[in-house]
Amino acid sequence: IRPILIHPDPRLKKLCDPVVTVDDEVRKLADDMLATMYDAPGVGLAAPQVGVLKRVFVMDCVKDNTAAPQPMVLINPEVTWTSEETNVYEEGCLSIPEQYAEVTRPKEVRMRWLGLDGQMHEEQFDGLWATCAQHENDHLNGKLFIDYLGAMKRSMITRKMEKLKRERARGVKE
Ligand SMILES: O=C(O)C[C@@H](Cc1ccccc1)[C@H](O)SCc1ccccc1
Ligand SMILES: [Zn+2]
Repeated sequence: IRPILIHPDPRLKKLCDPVVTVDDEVRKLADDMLATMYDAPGVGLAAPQVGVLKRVFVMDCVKDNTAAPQPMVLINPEVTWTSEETNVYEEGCLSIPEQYAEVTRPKEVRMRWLGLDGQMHEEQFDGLWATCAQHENDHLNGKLFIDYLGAMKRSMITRKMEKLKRERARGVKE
């Protein structure tokens, strides 16, 4: 489990670098990211959220934990198609704790990525998987869900996070 960076943090705004080879370090990163995601808990997590500016994200959007978990590791992911139809989802972010806002995104998305097995994969996502995949892919481009909000709401959320970080630094209980 690795610490999750909290907004505002310059590393969350960076364009992440592609992975060149799927080596043991990348495999270890993916394991750590999945452990961190499940512990949070969350349904997705991107490498920059744990301070690694690489194009890797993990997700497991299986709704209820009665169904078998479906961990996915996407390396150098690309969006190859998005539906015209959109839907609205009240999003959150593990790097922006306790803040939620409605974000409109394409309802379905098709992505292509390099898997831990070194093979290329391509899949179409809908539902929460589609929302999550787009949310995570944005992280790899330094984009946060609050960037889709108006300036007023975004600055209010940023100020709340700055306060939270001051309190955490002083060890004040939240
Ligand atoms: O911060 C992250 O990237 C992880 C988010 C991913 C996410 C955000 C909005 C919509 C879908 C996925 C965390 O999973 S937020 C926690 C969460 C848990 C269950 C359902 C939705 C969000
Ligand atoms: Zn996020």
